[in-house]
Amino acid sequence: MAPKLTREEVKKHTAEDDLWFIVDHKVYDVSDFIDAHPGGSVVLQQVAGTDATEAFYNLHRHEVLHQYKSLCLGNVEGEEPEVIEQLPGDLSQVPYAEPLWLTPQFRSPFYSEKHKKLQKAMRKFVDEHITPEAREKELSGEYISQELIDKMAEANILAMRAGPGKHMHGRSLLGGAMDGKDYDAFSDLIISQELTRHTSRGFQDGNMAGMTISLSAVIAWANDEELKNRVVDEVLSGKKKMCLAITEAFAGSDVAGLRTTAELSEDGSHYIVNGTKKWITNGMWSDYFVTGCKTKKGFSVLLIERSEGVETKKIKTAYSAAAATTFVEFDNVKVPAKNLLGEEHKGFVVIMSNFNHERWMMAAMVMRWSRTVLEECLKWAHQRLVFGKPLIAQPVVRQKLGRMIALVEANQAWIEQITFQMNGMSYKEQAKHLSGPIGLLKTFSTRSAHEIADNAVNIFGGRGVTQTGMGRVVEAFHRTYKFDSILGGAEEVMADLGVRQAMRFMPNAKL
Ligand code: HEM
Repeated sequence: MAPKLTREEVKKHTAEDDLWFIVDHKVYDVSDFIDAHPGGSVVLQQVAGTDATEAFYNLHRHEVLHQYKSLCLGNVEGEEPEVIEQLPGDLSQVPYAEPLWLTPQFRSPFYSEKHKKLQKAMRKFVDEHITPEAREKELSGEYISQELIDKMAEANILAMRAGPGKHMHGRSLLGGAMDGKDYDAFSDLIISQELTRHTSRGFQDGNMAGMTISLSAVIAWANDEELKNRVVDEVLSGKKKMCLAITEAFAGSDVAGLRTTAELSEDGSHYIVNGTKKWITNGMWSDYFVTGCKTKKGFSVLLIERSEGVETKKIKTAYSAAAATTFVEFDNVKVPAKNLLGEEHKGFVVIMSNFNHERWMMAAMVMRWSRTVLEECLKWAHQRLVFGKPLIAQPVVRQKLGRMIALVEANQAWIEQITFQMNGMSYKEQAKHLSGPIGLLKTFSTRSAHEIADNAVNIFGGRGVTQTGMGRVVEAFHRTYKFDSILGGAEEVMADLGVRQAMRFMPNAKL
């Protein structure tokens, strides 16, 4: 008969080949594990027969116990575990780990019950389907699977990522969590923020980010209805993929300096495109490229289908290859004239208005990831013991946490204000009134991320620069937050845009 799992019984199992200890009121038999334990066998022998809870949480994430749950014999008799089990879809109970509107004791004027339902369904989907693949692909550098794309298409997540609009009508979202016609800017904010919670930044871009920032231009600016409907259908059903191809080795934020050319044929039936594009997210697997080109009298945007003369090569960056950052070459590529988006030579407005949603989304995502990093820091400061007390007992650590909380909350409050304006404005009005505030918000969110990453690494110490174990999230954030401060427009350019936009509305006021 198996012995009863009492604390007295645990004390008897201290031999190398018969080694038990307790973690969070559960008994673990690690006799067959000590040689495989990544932290070595000696440390386990040191805690044999004891309650090793404090030592365990000083060094491991709770998830480790899930990975090795086969070592668990059961609860200590008459005792119940105290550490909270986070199930797929659950909200975090850590203070400030969720935006205020998801914190039970607070209220918000911006979100309805429909939004809450959408958030819950999306979190569950991310926890169950996206996070496991994101973690795996972030490490291997492989691209997103067609299986996951198909699941997201079926749940209409691909459609939601293109933002609110007519393409959402008639769709049932996440198995009935929301009707597509109710999908508004706040729903978009929810989806964008929930999507970052797997914290794998390379995979985050690999997860159809190219589509998110390019399909919107087709929806808003395609001149040919048949072409538009076909591309929207193919892309939102996950059958075809697309990306935005603007930046070049010659010019990044300086869109006017681009050198890719598009020459209209004499009969006006097609363009011939020549040039290169650099840092194109998802380019490796894209079937369509929304491409910025120089035309005779200005700048134009073309929807280019992968065809003869289009070549793609992978670029190595600081985050994982799962993002498929690409160098694209167009060598005499023939593009039908009907693939022009917006007006010829007036592509600037196409790109600039499209940037709004991209930049707003990037800000939404980086501030949500910053919040997750804050949660990691709060948990770590609470459980890590130094100089005989928890890290949180040090005033200097509380100062850092206080600053991080202020930054995260300020960002969220600002984006909610802007999102509220988006809900009531046409695409054109948004371009006029919101590109400045969105540019400033993006700069603020990435400057905040800079400070948060810096503080988080100091709080985590060596683990903050270690890719596995406790510091995993903080290390990844510190290595990759910079992407957001550059992609979609560099911080300085964004700040400049914000001020220049404001000056357009400046009255002749004097001191
Ligand atoms: C069932 C119980 C345990 C399991 C399944 C386990 C598993 C692991 C794993 C997977 C790691 C790799 C790092 C990570 O991913 O977090 C690790 C590291 C480590 N473990 Fe354990 N462990 C257990 C209990 C313990 C206990 C009780 C101690 C100490 C008293 C301990 C000491 C260590 C140390 C010192 C490291 C290295 C930590 C580092 O590099 O920061 N482990 N353990």
